[in-house]
Amino acid sequence: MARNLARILGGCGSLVPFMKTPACPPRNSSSIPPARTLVQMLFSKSRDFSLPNSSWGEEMMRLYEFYNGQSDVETEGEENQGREWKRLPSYNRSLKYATGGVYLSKIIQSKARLFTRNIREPGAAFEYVLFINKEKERCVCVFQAGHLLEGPPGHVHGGAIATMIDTVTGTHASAISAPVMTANLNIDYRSPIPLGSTVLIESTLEKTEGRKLYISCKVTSTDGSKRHTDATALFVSISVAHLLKG
Ligand SMILES: CCCCCCCCCCCCCC(=O)SCCNC(=O)CCNC(=O)[C@H](O)C(C)(C)COP(=O)(O)OP(=O)(O)OC[C@H]1O[C@@H](n2cnc3c(N)ncnc32)[C@H](O)[C@@H]1OP(=O)(O)O
Repeated sequence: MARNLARILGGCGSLVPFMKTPACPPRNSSSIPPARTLVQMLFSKSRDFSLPNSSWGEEMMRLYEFYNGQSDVETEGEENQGREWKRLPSYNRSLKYATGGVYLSKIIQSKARLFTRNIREPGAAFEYVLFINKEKERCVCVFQAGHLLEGPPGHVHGGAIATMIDTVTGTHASAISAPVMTANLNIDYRSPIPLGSTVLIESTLEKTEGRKLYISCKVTSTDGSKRHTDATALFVSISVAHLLKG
């Protein structure tokens, strides 16, 4: 059975989730993953990192429950409940299914992990969950910054903040028009974020112009009283071929 699956799937390029399917790559045996890998791909259940874990503090849980309570829960065969928000699941691999990559080595392909989801210890780095407004004009992220993200003593590294802003605005842009790439990111750091704290990252679609999506973003304390960071980002909608050409 595994050999049959390999034959069927090996014949048809990339299965990258959320991307438009590219043209089938030329058929050659080296592009067909071993049968065992295919079986693992099909039957292993991926962990959804946006669900609560034991490291989530009180504030992280409170806000998760607040937005989750206003979100549609996707259940097979059931209609949407018409709520305003939707929680976006988050996995640590997108290359898992990318059998069509022309420049990716097998090692890179099997070991690649999403930057923000690659630290095993719960709570050590990026703990976050994103909710998108159904009309897609807004995204909100509840982010708890772990101890490995230190920059200035006791506070979050600016690069980690930039990473989260890119992730939130990038996920927002992808939900509107996948796949996209960040073309420009401008950040004003206004007040430091204490390590271990939970903050809100809000992303708003300002306008679209052809392939370009202009998004603004702010990072605030959870009660909104403190502005930590402001940003603007430009995303450009691309073809899958753009990613594959390297
Ligand atoms: C639900 C979804 C789940 C998703 C989960 C995801 C989770 C993770 C999310 C994490 C997310 C992480 C995301 C990441 O980390 S993405 C990684 C970081 N970004 C990159 O590496 C991008 C590198 N750059 C490029 O590949 C190309 O330059 C791109 C693709 C951007 C455009 O090259 P392309 O050949 O395609 O297009 P074009 O050159 O004809 O330009 C097109 C238009 O854009 C305008 N333009 C271009 N650049 C700029 C600029 N700098 N400022 C102002 N404007 C700019 C340009 O003038 C033109 O305008 P117009 O003449 O048409 O008016």
